[in-house]
Parts: sequence; structure tokens; C-alpha cells
Amino acid sequence: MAPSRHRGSRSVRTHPKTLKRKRGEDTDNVDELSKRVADLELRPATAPILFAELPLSQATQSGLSKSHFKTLTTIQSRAIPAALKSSDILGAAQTGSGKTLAFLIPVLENLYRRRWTEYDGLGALILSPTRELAIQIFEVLRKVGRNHTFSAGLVIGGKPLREERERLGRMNILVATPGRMLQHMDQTAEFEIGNLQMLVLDEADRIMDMGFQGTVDAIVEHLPKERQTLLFSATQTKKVSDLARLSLREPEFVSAHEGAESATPSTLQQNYVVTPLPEKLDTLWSFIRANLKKKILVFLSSGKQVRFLYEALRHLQPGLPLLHLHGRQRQAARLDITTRFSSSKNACLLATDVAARGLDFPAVDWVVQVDCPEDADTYIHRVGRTARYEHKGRAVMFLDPSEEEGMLKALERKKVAIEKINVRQKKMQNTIKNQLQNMCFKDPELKYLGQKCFVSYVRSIHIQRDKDIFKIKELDLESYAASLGLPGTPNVKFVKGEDAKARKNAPRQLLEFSSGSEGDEEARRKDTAKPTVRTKYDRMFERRNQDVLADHYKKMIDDKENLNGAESGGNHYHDTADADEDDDFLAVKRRFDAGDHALGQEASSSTGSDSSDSENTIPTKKPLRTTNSNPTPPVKKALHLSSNTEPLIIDSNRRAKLLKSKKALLKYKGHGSHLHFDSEGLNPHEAEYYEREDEFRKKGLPEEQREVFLREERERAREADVRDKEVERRKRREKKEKRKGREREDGHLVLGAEEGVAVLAPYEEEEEEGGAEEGPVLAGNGAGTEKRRKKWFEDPSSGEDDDKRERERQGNSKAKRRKKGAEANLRGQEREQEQVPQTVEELEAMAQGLLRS
Ligand SMILES: Nc1ncnc2c1ncn2[C@@H]1O[C@H](COP(=O)(O)OP(=O)(O)OP(=O)(O)O)[C@@H](O)[C@H]1O
Repeated sequence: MAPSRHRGSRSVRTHPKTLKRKRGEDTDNVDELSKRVADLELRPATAPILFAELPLSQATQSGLSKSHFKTLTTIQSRAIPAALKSSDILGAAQTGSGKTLAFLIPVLENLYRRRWTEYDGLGALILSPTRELAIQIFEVLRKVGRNHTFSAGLVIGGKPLREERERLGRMNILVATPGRMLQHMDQTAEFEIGNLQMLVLDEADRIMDMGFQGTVDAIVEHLPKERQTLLFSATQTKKVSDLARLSLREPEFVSAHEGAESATPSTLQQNYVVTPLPEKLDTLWSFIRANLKKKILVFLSSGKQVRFLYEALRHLQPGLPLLHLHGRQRQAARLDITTRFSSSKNACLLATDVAARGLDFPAVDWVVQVDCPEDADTYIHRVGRTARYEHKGRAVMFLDPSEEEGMLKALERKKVAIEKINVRQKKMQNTIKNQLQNMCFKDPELKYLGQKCFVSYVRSIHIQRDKDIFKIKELDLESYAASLGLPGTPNVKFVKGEDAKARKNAPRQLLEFSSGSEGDEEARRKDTAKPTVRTKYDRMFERRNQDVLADHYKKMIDDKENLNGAESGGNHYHDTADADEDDDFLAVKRRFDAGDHALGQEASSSTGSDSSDSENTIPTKKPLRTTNSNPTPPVKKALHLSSNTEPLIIDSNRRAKLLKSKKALLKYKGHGSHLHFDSEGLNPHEAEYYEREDEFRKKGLPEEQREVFLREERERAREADVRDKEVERRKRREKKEKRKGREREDGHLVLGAEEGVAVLAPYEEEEEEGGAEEGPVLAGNGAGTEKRRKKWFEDPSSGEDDDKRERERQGNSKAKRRKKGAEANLRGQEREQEQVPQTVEELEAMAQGLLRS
């Protein structure tokens, strides 16, 4: 294909790296290599067994052997020869069967045989659906390509565009996520891709899926039509529409599945357990407790479930390291977690499907699918995280009885053999429901997470396409909510008229409650749900917990009970509460002064139940105490100390003295009232306060009234939750705006929240030590030594630190340059720190610095 435009225009170099490169070139006769490739036969009988048999460059051969790859896997022996001959490939093979090398080797070799250089620009673009997988591919590329001179970069988001922009134009091979790639294509002027030779889609079916449809189509529009395209996946499709979208030319379908008994590795033992939705958590808990010495990967259907379960199980202290991974974590955290799980011997990682495809965690013992996968393909990828490359592994899936039939049929269609097993009852731990309830009760944050977990689960079921598997109406959602420790079943609103799949692929939108939502299946379901007996503790739990969670809930209750029709306002609740407290306080230390002008009111509060005390009082300016000391008789007044006794007429000093004697007053106070306490032992009321039973029954059946009451209460709780969420959202918005403000101040290019940037990390040659890989280093101009591994995944906020360090570096190097007579090697170091090529030589050296030993 298109040879290098600038080949031959390079100046002769004396840099040691150039010498190495030349030596590498000298050992290969590229023409001879091309001839051997042309002579390759693509018959199964002649399929190569060892890499040494393939017509590969010395650089690739040595990279493979240093990485301890000797024998080809089935997919490699079929795909690599065809890809070397520049065919378009549709590659399908089981998970963990080595597809990554099946496309990386042809990428390196085909560019090598075309004598690709930095002046030729981007030669190969490798797209991956997730950042983690892109990193993994990049790592393998670094490993096997260590002796090549190509520059390679990783473009996955998580950092400002600015940092990678200038280097992007000099890359020969890019590993990227589609969204970030498109952003560069649209916004980076220096990015020239008209010369692209190869496009690779790993997890091709996922990338061609709806979630990436628009992005991938836009990327392909930018690419030259004349190119080689390689598509790989464990669940490859031959969809004609997809092939047309990618302009594939007579693609070779290379499948290692054909003739295979199962679409999953033969070393994988697969089972499922039927466990009703409300019992899933107990089953998972028992499973984890029974496998404390194992490495377990648990799949859940949404990030919110992962978060809640992680927090809940963490508090229960299962007895092995617990990790969690989902798409909304920061990059640094995601990298840290995948690295920790990879290096763990025993751990439990709770993850969404962000970990379902491609990730090569070593030695995973168990894959547990707590939530049913959306389809059989997702099942295959999830279980593929264990039993990789000839290793053994086990997988178990929890199915609700309503999901069993549909899921089994879907798996059967995909040639997946799975066997039912039962949980040993004696291995089942005690239920954790009560503990979860307790934790949710004490910790409103956890309860809030639980509510979000519930809503997100229900929605995830609602938007599933396969209604043979996912039957929302058959799920016992009320019990499920209780099993999460929630005091009630949260309301879930569904948005009608939107494409379910598109929503599933847009998690951010999925999180938002749509104000325009119309349907409310959940509410309808609850209306028809059977009433259950509620104990006094249930009621107490709800009321107290609502108080803890939401002040506004209490306010609503108070508003209704105490101050119906009173003015509402921000501080109103607090005022009311204070007033209540004062009342209690006064009731204990009651005292009134008979001569006080507010005598009636105080008397009223002192008795607590006499509402008419204040009537008929005769105002006086002097309090009783002063009357005593005053020989003149007091002004005549009548005190109503009780509604059913005679008023006490104070018309003489002697009568006024009565007010000082409790005993004397008793006969004016009448008998004490009989107070009834409510079931919580609080709030005493007189018998009249409670409705008479016959009157109550007149209003309708108790059950109906109970329903109405519950509906109203639910509505209040829902409103309270909405307000909570609004506060939560506002806080998030403010935080985000603050962050953006900081970035703006620092001169960062502010990007969409989803897509960040990773620094393209051309890497320095590394010491070969038992095949162990060092992280990539910031090569800058190709001669740097500073390690950069950690920086790949620093979160966007850490970009500030980067910039600061970068500025400091630049400042240092400028200062150094000012020094006259600086030594030549010092000058070299300064340029390296600046990362900006100053001369043609530097530029050349930098581009050489990647795949080289
Ligand atoms: N020829 C080989 N010899 C030995 N090990 C190999 C070979 N090829 C690949 N492997 C190892 O097999 C494991 C799985 O490889 P890889 O990740 O490429 O699988 P995959 O087919 O892409 O899986 P998935 O479908 O899950 O993405 C890796 O650990 C890799 O190092």
C-alpha cells in the first residue's frame, strides 16, 4: 500500500537510537519478507504452529519471544497469515483465546513491511469500547512491539485534549476509545489520518452496536476508504449492514468457534442458581463467605447497584478484600482498582459490564452474575473473565424464577452449555436483611444509595429489550426493596417513547429522573399489591427514619397535625419544633401569676387541655405577688381553671391567697383528664382525640382507609426524596462548576465531563527482566527517563498538578538554557523536559522512541 511519502528525506543520524534502529533494519530484508508473506498459503493444513514459522520481522520475533509467546493459538494461526496478506478480517474466537495478538502482530508487521516512519503519520488505528481494554491492548503492543521504532499512543479520555494534541500528529499507531478519537478528529488540526493503512475494532460487535453507532460512523467518514480493516470479537456478527458501514472488501471470516461444541472455553464450568430477586443478596453474601480464599468477579447491572452493594457489604466485613468498578469512577480510581484486582490472590470485585469485555485479569476463580446479563453475548463475555488461555474457571449466574426459561433459551441458541445447581442450605448464612435495615436506618446516605440502587435496577429491567427474559411484572419488587434494607418501596418513573437500548447506553441520562415522565408502573403495581401486616416497630422505624433522612418529611407531618393551614416557609418547621419544645418545657415547670395580663394564656398552657381558660379574664396590671403585699383588695376577676368546674372568683386578698395553695386550687381544677399515649409511647392525647371506632368504620373499610393513608404517606415520602435528590444534584452541579472554574483559571481546556484525556505516552526502552514490564515513560523527544505510568489515569482534576509540574519543568529548563556554556548532554535533557522538539534531529529522535529496545 501507500509507501512512505518522506522516506529517504530523513537526515543521517548519529543518535544512538538511530543506530539501533538501523541495525534492526539491516537484519531484515524487507523485500524478502514481503515475498515470504506473498507466498503464504492460507490452508488449514499449512497453518503455522510456532511464531518462528511465520514471516515476521526480527523486531516482532524478538518481542514475542521476550514476552514468552512461542506457540500460536487457533485464532492466531488462522487470522495472522490472512491479515499479513492484507485481507480484511472478521475474527471470532472464544474469550481468552489470544485475539489481541491476532491483530497486533499484523499491525506491526504490515506497517514495518511498508517501512512506515514518523513522517507517514498515523498508520493504524485500534478502537476499543472501554478505557481499561484500550490500556490493556496498549500494554500488549508495548510488550511485543518493544523492538520496533514506531511511535504509539493511547487516546482514551480522562485528560485535557491540549496535552495530547501536539503529539498526536506524530503517532504511527493509536489505541483509542471511539468517543475520544472522534473528538480529536474534529478538533485537532494537526491530526492527519489520510494515510491510514489499518483500522482495527476489538470487541467489534460492541463497537458497531447502537451505543457507538453515531461515533463510529463519524470516525469512519474521516478515514480513507482504501485501508485494511480487522474486526475481532468473541461474539462476532457477520451483519451485512455493519460490513457495509465499514466498507469491508471481501472479508475473510476467521472463526475458531466453528466446529467447537461451545461458544465458551471448554475449561470453564458454568452453572446457574434459581434465587428469587429478594434473596439474591443473601445468596451472594453466603457465596462470598464460603469463598474467602478465592478471586471473585461479581457482575451487577448498574453502577448504582455496585456502589450500594459495595458500601453495604463493606460494612458487613465479609473477610476478603472488596473492590468495586463502574464507569462513573475517576480514571485514577479505575486504574488503581483494576491493578489491585489483577495482583490480588483473593478478592471480590463488584463490577458493571465495564469489566465484562476483553479484560485479562489473571487467575480469576469465579465469575458471579448476580444480575442477569442483558443477552447471551454479554453472558459469554462476562464468564470469559475466567478460564482464560487454557486455565480453568467457574461461573455461576443467579436467576429469578421469571428469568430462567428465557435466559436458558437464549444461551442455548448461542451454544452455551450451562447446568442448574442448588445452593446448599447448610451453607446459607443468616439473612443480612436485618443488618441492612439497621444500617440504612442509622445511615441516611446508605439508605439513599439503596433507593438509587433499587430505582436503577428496576429501570435496567424495564429498558431491557428481551422481554422473554426480563418480566418486570413478575418480580417481587417490594420484597426486593426490603431486602436492600429500605423502609419502603421507592417510586420509579419510566420514560415512555424512548429507545430502550439507547437509554441503556447513556447511563448519565438514565440516572436523571425525567420530569416529563408519564408512566408510573411502580405506583400502579403498589396500588394493587397485597397489604401486609405492619407492626408497631415497622411504623416506628419508618417515622424515625424519615426524620433522620428528611426534615421536610417531619415538617409535612407537623404542618398537617399541628398547624394545618398555617403559613409555610423555610424556617417554619424549626419554629414549630421549638414551639413544641417550649410547650413541653412549660408543662413541666408550670406556674402562672394570677395578676399577669397574660394570665389566661398561661393558665391555658399550664393545664395543657383547658382551652377556655383565657376567656372572661379581667385584665389587671398588677401580678398576684404584688397584690399580696398590697393591702388593697385586688380587682375582681374570674379564673376558669377547668371547663367543667366553677370559675374561681378573685375578689379579695383571701381569695387571692388561694392561688398559692395547690391543694386549695384542686377543687377548681376538676379531675385530671385521662390521657392516651400512642403506640410509640409518645404524644399523649385525650380520648376525644382518637376517632371513635363506629365513626371510623362509617368512612369505609379499614383496609381501604389504610390504603389511602399509605398512599398519602408514600406521596409525602416521594416528595421528600425528590427534594433530597434536587439538593444532591445541586451540590454536584456546584462541585462541577467549581472544578471547571479552577481548570479555566489554570488555562485548561474544559471538556465534556465524560471524556477526558490521557497523555499520549511514547515510551522509553525498558530493561528486560524476566519479561516484567515497567510502566511507560514520558519519552518526550524520545530520550526521556521520567516514569509516566501513574499519569495515564490521573483524574481530570489532577490535570492541575500536571500543568503545574509541566510549568515548573519548562521554567527550570528555560533557566538552564540561559546558562552559557551548558554542556551538550545537559541541553539534551532540557529539551527532553520541555517535550517540544527544537530541531529536526530531536523530532526524529522523539518519533523513534517508542517501540525500540
Ligand atoms: N500464543 C499465546 N501463547 C501464550 N499465551 C497467549 C498467547 N496468546 C495470548 N495469550 C494469553 O492469553 C490471554 C488472553 O489473551 P487475549 O486477552 O488476547 O484474549 P482475547 O481472545 O482477546 O479475550 P477476550 O475475548 O476476552 O477479549 C492473555 O493473558 C495472553 O497473554
